[in-house]
Amino acid sequence: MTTRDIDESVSTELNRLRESIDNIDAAVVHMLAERFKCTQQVGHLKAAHHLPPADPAREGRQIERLRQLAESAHLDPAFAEKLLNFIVAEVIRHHERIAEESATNGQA
Ligand SMILES: O=C(O)C(=O)C[C@]1(C(=O)O)C=C[C@@H](O)C=C1
Repeated sequence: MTTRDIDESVSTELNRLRESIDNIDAAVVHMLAERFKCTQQVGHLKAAHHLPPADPAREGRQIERLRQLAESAHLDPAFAEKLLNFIVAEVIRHHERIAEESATNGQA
């Protein structure tokens, strides 16, 4: 096997792995888009009923559950918690904007 053959087999393997990574990234984006569709509806429901954008008790339960799922999937639980917090912070910003718009326009 020449150096060029080794390089080719490495780049073939790298490309194969990157195709899977691209598929997984696409799935993550689609799943996040679906999650945000749900949370937008929650935002409108909360605004219509004057409920606060954030629910720390619910977040506590979600974090506990995700940490356990992460552990059984051999994923760092601290990473799973940070990821959820990052997503939820964005959702809360959306909820706040919906509540502001609803207060201004009188609709949720
Ligand atoms: O379940 C809710 O009450 C939501 O608003 C959704 C959500 C989430 O993104 O999962 C966002 C904000 C809350 O603090 C808790 C959870």
